[in-house]
Amino acid sequence: MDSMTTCKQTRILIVDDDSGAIRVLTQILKDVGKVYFTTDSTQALELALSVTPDFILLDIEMPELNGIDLCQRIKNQYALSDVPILFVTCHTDVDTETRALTAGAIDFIHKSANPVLIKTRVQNYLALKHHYDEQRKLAQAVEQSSDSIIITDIDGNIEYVNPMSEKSSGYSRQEMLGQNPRLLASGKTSAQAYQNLWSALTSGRTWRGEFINRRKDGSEYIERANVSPIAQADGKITHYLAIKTDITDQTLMQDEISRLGRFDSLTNLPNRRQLQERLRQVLSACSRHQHASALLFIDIDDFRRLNDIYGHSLGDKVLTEISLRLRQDCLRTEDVIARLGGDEFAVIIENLSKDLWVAASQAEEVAEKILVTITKPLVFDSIEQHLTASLGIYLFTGDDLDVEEAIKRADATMYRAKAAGKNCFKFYDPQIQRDIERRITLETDLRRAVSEQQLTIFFQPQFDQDKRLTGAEVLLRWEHSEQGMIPPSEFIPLAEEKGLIISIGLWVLKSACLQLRTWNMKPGWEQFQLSVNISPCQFRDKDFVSDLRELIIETGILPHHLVLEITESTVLEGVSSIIEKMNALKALGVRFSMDDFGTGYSSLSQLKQLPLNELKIDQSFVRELAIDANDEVIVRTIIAMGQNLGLTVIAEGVENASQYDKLLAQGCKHFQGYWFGRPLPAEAFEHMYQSASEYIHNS
Ligand SMILES: Nc1nc2c(ncn2[C@@H]2O[C@@H]3COP(=O)(O)O[C@H]4[C@@H](O)[C@H](n5cnc6c(=O)[nH]c(N)nc65)O[C@@H]4COP(=O)(O)O[C@H]3[C@H]2O)c(=O)[nH]1
Repeated sequence: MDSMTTCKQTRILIVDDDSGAIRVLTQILKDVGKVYFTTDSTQALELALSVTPDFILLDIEMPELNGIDLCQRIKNQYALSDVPILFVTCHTDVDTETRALTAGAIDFIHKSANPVLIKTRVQNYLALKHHYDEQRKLAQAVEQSSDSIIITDIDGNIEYVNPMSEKSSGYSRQEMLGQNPRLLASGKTSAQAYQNLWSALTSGRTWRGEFINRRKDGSEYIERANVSPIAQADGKITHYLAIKTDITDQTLMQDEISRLGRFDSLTNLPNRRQLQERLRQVLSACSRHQHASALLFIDIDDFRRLNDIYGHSLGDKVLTEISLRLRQDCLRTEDVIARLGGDEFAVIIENLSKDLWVAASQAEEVAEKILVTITKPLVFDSIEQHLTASLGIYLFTGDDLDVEEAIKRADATMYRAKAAGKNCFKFYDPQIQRDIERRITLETDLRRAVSEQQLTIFFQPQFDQDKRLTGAEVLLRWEHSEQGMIPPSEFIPLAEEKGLIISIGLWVLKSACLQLRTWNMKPGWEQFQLSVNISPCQFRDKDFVSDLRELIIETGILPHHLVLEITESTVLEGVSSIIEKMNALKALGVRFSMDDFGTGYSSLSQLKQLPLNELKIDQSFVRELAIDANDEVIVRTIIAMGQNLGLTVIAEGVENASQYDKLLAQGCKHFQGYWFGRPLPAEAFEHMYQSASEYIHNS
């Protein structure tokens, strides 16, 4: 017998009206457990309830309450219903025995039975009860577990689910029994996880991992699971056991904690830590691709004063609104904006140009937008706020730079902007800063130059192969009051960038037309023509055709004496709409020249579609003509191509006789360049070529 049966806690109750019988039984069972007894069957139930015995021996024939009735009463008590009852009786008839068993007794034994037999039987029943108690405890633990427990057979059919499984999945026990656990699959648990699960189970090991499951109502939940094979004594696997804990809340909490660690709680923008992470990535991407990127530090001017006067809650509203405006009005979705704390924001602008000067003007554009956005009035609690900001811009290409250093530089630059009077931006690089400042001044000056008529046009003569003057190219000049002559290569890109080129270009056209009319009225100058440069954005302007039509009517020029010089970049985007526009202009009578030809990427097929009259060989090919054999081939090809297409070919930048001779030898018939004449103001031009009027081409 096992130790349990001899354990002191085992309590045995004997009920018999015969005290002699009690004595005998007590003697037999004293080693099995502590024996309690009574001869009064009417007291027995009460005694049993207080003792809660592990085993009861009952006599059948007793006065007042017989053993069978007592047995029923005991069985009716919840606390005693599992206690095994053995009848010890003199009865041997089947009827009494049947009634005894029906009343709930486990067995009966004759009073005269051998003591060893009685003792052994009691011990066996106690062992059985112990086993049953253990099983029940286990079953209760599984049923009441706060983990979901699922048992499947070897084919994966569910044989058991505990109440927690029903609760967390939303499926009832009936709905799950017989099903495969994939009933709960959401499709989001990785295939790798399932592979690992089955490889562990088939080799008899436990798998630990996570499932992303789907409840009956469709919602998803995450379970941390231990899935183990259940093996028989011989090692044969008969079942699988899954014990799972719902960790959805825990995961969400972890996500939230990690989100809080990376985002600013007020504005929901990335915080300093995330900015550092992103900056690290951007720096290494910059080193790889050699693109420039910019880090902008933005600090709201005098924000502390606003906080002190109106309180932090208004301050918070202002910061939230500013973060929204920056995101929506100033930045592309791929730009990173972070709040570093207080009134400090930072922006990373990626993938700027490889050319640092172009990158600087791209960053400048964003900085300007930011300044404008922040100065727009904010109204909170009926109070209108007018804010400004100071910006520090650090441009980088990723070479030899760490995150902290980049941050330090942008930060220090922002303080320079503050020191310079706030509401402005500064670049870290002093050379870029100087260039930007010059461009900013230049822009202001250019606007003034337009209104104060500081702009003027010069004319550079064009000749044919017989050195007869055929016309001139109109070239814009800006005589700055302090800086003297500013070259068009400097101010025309600025005018294009700032949208000033439309009005400037129109002014050039008008001045050119007026001059053309004057000259065409002079004897000998009737066929003289003027070429005017047209910027791509000027050409694309929706009013360009109508403006030119009005000019032609207003000035009364002969439109075929006006040549519009466009570049290959004008026709780069949307060829069909460009052709349409060129045809509309052609209908007015004007002619077209393709300027700087050979430097762009126009294909022959594209060229053939354009209603051109002239090709202008770029001066870079002419310059090297005597030195570079390649350029000679290019020039020859352009001339042949132009002639095949029925176009006039003019070479620009002819600086000496040898270039002229070579061009002439290759069939070029029109020329422009310093060797023939430099650009001159109208009066000087007229004076210079008055005497040469007989050379004016009259074809
Ligand atoms: N080295 C050398 N240079 C010569 C020679 N002959 C002429 N040039 C210069 O070459 C440029 C020719 O003009 P472009 O290619 O249309 O190039 C022009 C044109 O793209 C632009 N531009 C000038 N005026 C206007 C204008 O009214 N509107 C527009 N949109 N662009 C203009 O500015 C560019 C530069 O103009 P400029 O400085 O006047 O420079 C002019 C002219 O002075 C030569 O023999 N040697």
